[in-house]
Amino acid sequence: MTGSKSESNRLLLLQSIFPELQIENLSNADDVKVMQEGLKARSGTVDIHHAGTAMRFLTAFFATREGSDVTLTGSSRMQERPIEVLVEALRELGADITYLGERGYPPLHIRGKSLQRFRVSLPADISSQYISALLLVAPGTPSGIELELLGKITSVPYIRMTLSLLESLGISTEFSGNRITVKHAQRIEPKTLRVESDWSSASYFYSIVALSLPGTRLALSSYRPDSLQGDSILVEVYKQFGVESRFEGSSLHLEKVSDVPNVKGAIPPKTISLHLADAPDIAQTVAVTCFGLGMGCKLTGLHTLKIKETDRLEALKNELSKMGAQIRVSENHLELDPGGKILSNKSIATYNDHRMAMAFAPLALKTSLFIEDAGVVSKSYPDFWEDLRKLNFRIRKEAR
Ligand SMILES: O=C(O)C1=C[C@@H](OP(=O)(O)O)[C@@H](O)[C@H](O)C1
Ligand SMILES: C=C(OP(=O)(O)O)C(=O)O
Repeated sequence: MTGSKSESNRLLLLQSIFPELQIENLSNADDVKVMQEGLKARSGTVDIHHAGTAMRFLTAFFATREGSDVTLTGSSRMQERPIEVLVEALRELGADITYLGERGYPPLHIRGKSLQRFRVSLPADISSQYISALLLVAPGTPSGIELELLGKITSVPYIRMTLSLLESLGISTEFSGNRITVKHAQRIEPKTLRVESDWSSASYFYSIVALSLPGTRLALSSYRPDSLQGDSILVEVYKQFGVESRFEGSSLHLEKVSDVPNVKGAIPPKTISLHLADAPDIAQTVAVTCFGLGMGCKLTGLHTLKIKETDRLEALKNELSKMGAQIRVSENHLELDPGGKILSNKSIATYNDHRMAMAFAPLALKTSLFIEDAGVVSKSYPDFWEDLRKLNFRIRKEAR
């Protein structure tokens, strides 16, 4: 499995500030490649395509790098993904950033400066990436950064991951209540950090095992029980679908140990409820697993899904309905009725969203389906289809 894109993009930025850092098992995702390229630029236009973390992290990076003069842009979808909270916070700290298009959205023109202020308040309920971006550049600023987070903090494990990585480089941080402080650091001790494999990518294999017969087993490489990634909550979530997880060395073993209530069985299909504000990237996987098992679900805490690669709530509603599901969505939640019949030979649109393609793929265990624009997976997991072939999925390329 490829390395975590979240850990990779954080460590790449930190390596640009502290060249003493060495990184192992970097992800081969497109989002990580654009980050690597972006970090080399000091002038001209940097295009980060669909990569949200690269957009947010590089905004803070260029803003704090004296001498850089960069236009930072992305795909047309990226130009619809809000960035005002981060830009405003950086401006308050003294940064020079202007909008080249619509206010609050990329593209941005950034002139790097040494930030003279160190304390700022910002809303924390839209995207944690704004917060991580500020925390990552903080050790390289003259006085560090102190944040006051306003509102309900979303995607918290991603903030904790950022702080843990800073701490593991010996940088002093504190997160207490709604305040986070990261101290300035002149240099770090030479250090090699190994990126754990990506847990969001593991979710598709959890789904495959959940949709398979009892006794089905699968092993995934380079995972650890003490993960920094919030999506490792999969271990608990998939117990409800009869999947047991076991760590052996650095391998993660998944096994389908029991069958869950099934539409054909005597037990009525059940509905599960989950709050996913801390693990938004597994919402699509979980919804599709439930549908494949004939289970219902009520997923809450999904307010960030509307501003990701696509409006994921609408995308899920459209494509699961196409497959036969009864599903309703609001601004922040999704409700799938149990017992939906799974229709065959449907063509699933993926909306430039890697997770739409990967979340629907496991349904091939239940029916045949066509996935449009299958190459989208490269955003986070370029080898996805190859890895499914290794599991004996029959995958055919078709021109339509
Ligand atoms: O910091 C990160 O690496 C990420 C944070 C999350 O975004 P939000 O904080 O916008 O929910 C997540 O969805 C994204 O895939 C990666
Ligand atoms: C939301 C995602 O990515 P980003 O925000 O970094 O584009 C994702 O990978 O699911």
